[in-house]
Amino acid sequence: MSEAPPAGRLAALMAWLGNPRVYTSLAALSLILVIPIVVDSPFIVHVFVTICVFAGLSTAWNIVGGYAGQLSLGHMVFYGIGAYTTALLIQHFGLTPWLGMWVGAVVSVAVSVFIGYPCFRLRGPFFALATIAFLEVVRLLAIHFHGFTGGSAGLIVPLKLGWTWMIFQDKINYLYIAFGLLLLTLAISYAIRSSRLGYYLTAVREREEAASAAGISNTGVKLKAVMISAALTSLFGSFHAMYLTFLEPETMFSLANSVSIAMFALIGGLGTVAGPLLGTVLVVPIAELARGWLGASANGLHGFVYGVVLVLITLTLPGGLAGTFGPRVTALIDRLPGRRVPPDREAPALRRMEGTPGEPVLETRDLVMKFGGLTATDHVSITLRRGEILGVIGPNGAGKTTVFNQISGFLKPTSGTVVIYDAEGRPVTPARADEYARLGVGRTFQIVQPFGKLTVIENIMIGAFMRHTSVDDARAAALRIARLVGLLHVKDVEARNLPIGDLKRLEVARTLATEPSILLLDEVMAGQNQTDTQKMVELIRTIRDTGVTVIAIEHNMQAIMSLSDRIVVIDSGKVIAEGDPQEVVRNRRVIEAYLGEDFVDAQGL
Ligand SMILES: Nc1ncnc2c1ncn2[C@@H]1O[C@H](COP(=O)(O)OP(=O)(O)OP(=O)(O)O)[C@@H](O)[C@H]1O
Repeated sequence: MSEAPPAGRLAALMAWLGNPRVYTSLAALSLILVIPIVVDSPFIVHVFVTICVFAGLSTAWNIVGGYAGQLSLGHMVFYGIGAYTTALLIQHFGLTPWLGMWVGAVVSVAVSVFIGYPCFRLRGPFFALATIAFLEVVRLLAIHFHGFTGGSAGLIVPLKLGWTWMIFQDKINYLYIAFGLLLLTLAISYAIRSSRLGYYLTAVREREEAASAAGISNTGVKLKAVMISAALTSLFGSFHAMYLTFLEPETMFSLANSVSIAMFALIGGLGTVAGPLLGTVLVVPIAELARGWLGASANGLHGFVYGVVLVLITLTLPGGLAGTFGPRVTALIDRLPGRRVPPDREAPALRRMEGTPGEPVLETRDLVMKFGGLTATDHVSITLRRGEILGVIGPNGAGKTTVFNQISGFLKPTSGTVVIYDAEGRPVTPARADEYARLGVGRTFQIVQPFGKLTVIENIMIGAFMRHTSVDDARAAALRIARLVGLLHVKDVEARNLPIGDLKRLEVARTLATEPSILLLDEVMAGQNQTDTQKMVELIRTIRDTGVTVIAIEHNMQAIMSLSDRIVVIDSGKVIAEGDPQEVVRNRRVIEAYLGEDFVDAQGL
């Protein structure tokens, strides 16, 4: 890409600054700097430095706890690592903290991968407990290796004054640095929120299975989030060590502070950019002022203040401050002069799939799936050919969805193999569901799996991100698909508010947005009325006409018979018939499976 000329860049910057959301945010943020400068009291400067540090820590935590929905309660481990690394590098190597803090960040990132990789396989409270356990282990190590860390007695940062050593007599300098770090953290948090990674984190937080079907590696995106979060947390730890000039394991690896930063985000609005800052601004000054006025007699009072505010907010404003008031405030700000909404751009027609019609694109070889004593699929061997629509029918509980789960990587067969032929015709057996998706196997779920808090268009974008990294391109592709499936009129409605018919279409839309070469449809006509069923049949034909191969499970016999080129019938986990629709409906075993032996005998079939 060619670089924009300086005049062009200046114009773009001015346009950005002219956006009311940008200039009001910058004006509000600047108060954090302006108030203490105007008041000019060391105590007020201290309060604002504390606000910057905790707002930054909470914003960094929110990337993991809010965006990715992973309740880490041991996050101060990265703060402590940053603090100790920086202090020890000054003490032993005379390295300036400006460099030491980046070394600390690198160490924290490494530790975050070490902790995150095993912990992200745990769910809910187990994940939270594991993060606390890691925090405790590192705290005990810091106490144990006292020769190195100073142990419980603590470590004093060498007191060398000046910008090189980040130690000042005038406290206002600390505020400049803390404010700069806060701006950096907010900018990164905002960039993540409005990028592909942000959408992916939301998808993973809401529904891991649907995220995998959209080609997202759940562990991969969570690891990215924790690595960024750890680095930022560590930078604040390094800075705070220079500010406090004294480190001891109890405060550097503090569980109470880990809980506090999570609480600030919860109060301000979990998963929002401004929430952690708002939560901190609301709570920290009350606690700090009470401590300042009441002195030693108020020890522990801050915990009480945090608790009271948290209870009040969760009872009255479940979405936190930003979650509850954010949309209204944003609507007001948007009325200020300067806002320009970019026009919707729609991507051109669907991509045509290449390849020779009729060649195998997917094969299952003797698929067996056992659930305890139950054999759900019993030596199922199917070949799917390029460009066809293959219907899969069978009575309830026959094993159809289990076959789908195996050919999309959601279940590992007990025995047998699934082979996909890639773009070059090579046979491949991917290991995970997201790899199947990236190889071109797109699937819908029988029980719809929408990302409820995202709008229709954002749901489709989650699929589109697999082929488009930029938000604008993904949105254009999603708009094109929304029009194709008939969801354009509800594009800005949150998915949780859609009726079942639209949800079924959304399932197809999100999958279609991944541009699959093989499309697995699991009962997409269930719950649809006659007109919608007809529309779905036409849609599936249109999709096939772009070269996509379709395999569809369906109970609506009329629809699947008219749609399919070939039908496979499964009963009690076995393939009992295969052929063109007319042949299959006359098959004795098929009639027997659906209507029973007595019916077959009575009809003399
Ligand atoms: N994860 C699981 N654990 C245990 N049993 C399962 C699991 N998944 C499916 N089964 C069982 O395997 C059998 C086949 O189920 P499956 O959902 O594949 O049938 P189906 O043909 O898709 O049925 P339907 O048409 O009602 O959706 C059923 O008896 C079901 O209860």
